[in-house]
Amino acid sequence: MIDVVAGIIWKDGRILLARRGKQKHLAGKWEFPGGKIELGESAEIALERELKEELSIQTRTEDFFDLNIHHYSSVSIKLQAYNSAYISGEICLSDHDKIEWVEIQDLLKYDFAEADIPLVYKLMQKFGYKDIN
Ligand SMILES: Nc1nc2c([nH]c(=O)n2[C@H]2C[C@H](O)[C@@H](COP(=O)(O)OP(=O)(O)OP(=O)(O)O)O2)c(=O)[nH]1
Repeated sequence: MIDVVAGIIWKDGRILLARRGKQKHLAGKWEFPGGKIELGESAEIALERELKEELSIQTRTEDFFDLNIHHYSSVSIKLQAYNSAYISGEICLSDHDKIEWVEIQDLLKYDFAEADIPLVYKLMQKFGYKDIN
């Protein structure tokens, strides 16, 4: 089981989604950016580090949102999602090939990594989009 942290990064009422690049596991799938937590590292610090490394942005990890354990055929992951505030920096892509700032009601238009789907539904429900299935 690998520990992964992902950021629900907010700016101006929209959330940052990123599409995994061609050489990555789950290439082409959309995700909340983040990465693997290193040994001895807190989830909060890991998230800020990964977002700086992968997107070149400074963020501040805020509250824990939810976690989901998911078993892919090749690996099992424990995905922890945190709300995160965008602070500064121009996004510069390295591991992803596309990003979008998305409104909550548009989240289901994106082909998410499977582990993210329960988190997406929970997020939509939290903001009042209750009639989704
Ligand atoms: N970052 C991130 N990874 C996710 C999400 N959903 C999901 O299934 N994953 C999976 C994909 C990968 O198998 C694993 C995280 O790997 P990663 O490739 O983002 O992490 P990393 O940058 O630390 O890894 P590496 O390529 O440097 O080895 O979790 C998500 O929303 N965000």
